[in-house]
Amino acid sequence: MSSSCFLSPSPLSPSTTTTSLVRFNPTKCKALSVSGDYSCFQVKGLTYRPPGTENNLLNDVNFSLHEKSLGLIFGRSGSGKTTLLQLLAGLVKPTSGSIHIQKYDKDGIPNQAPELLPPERVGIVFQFPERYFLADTVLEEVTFGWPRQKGSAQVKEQLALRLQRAITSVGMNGISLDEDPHALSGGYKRRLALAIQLVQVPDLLILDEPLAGLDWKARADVVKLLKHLKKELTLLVVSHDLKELSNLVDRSWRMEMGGILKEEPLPI
Ligand SMILES: Nc1ncnc2c1ncn2[C@@H]1O[C@H](COP(=O)(O)OP(=O)(O)OP(=O)(O)O)[C@@H](O)[C@H]1O
Repeated sequence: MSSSCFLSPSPLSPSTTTTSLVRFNPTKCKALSVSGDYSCFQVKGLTYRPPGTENNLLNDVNFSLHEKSLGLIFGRSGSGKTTLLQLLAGLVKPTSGSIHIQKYDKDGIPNQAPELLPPERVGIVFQFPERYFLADTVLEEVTFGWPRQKGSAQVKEQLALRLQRAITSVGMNGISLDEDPHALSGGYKRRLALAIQLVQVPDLLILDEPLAGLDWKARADVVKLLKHLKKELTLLVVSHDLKELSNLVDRSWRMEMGGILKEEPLPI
């Protein structure tokens, strides 16, 4: 991947010069290594004002995130972090702005027009995801919403394969699929919540406070798991646990009160 990612001309403003992009393009996509084509998630001009209200909760949010990297958003309570995640996951419609995937060649030049990121390509694990577990078994929890009677054998086979992969990638092979999800340890409940999202094979996985409410061992387990998942997936995390996640973080942003996002090193 190219280190000149942020030097590439913006697909939205082809006449802009390279130099001005380096200075002014807030969605510049920093390359991570040098091995070939790559893609970046690009958030441009995202603003959100809840219908019937006077104030924006998010104000012109711009950032980009390289595939297979981890971005971390931190900031004070009530600044708008969760609201941003909800917009990125397609749960709330932005007042303005867009979320695209931009592909680049190895020299950091966009090699096709940016594509809108469909919400179904985004997975989201909410804060305390175990509170939303409904099923009596791990299998039912992971396969909730899958086609039952309908669907070809081929579709079912594909889903089974994805289930197997998801369970393996979160290190749950040792747990019976008949286990009651509510009886799992705190760390395994978080693994299950991740597996539920991974079955959908998202391009972008969003995590809201993934370490909240866990004991030290489970926290260390989840950090290790995120390190492993980063090899396959792009992760965007909101967290107050900056020290524990710092070794995984490729880019970080502070959300300021009023929904203003600024790139900033972790204050640790
Ligand atoms: N639909 C809504 N209408 C009006 N205000 C809202 C709405 N949703 C959220 N808010 C307000 O927007 C602000 C940002 O909330 P948000 O949950 O995004 O903050 P946060 O940074 O994630 O906080 P925390 O760290 O406590 O989770 C809060 O003041 C919240 O009360």
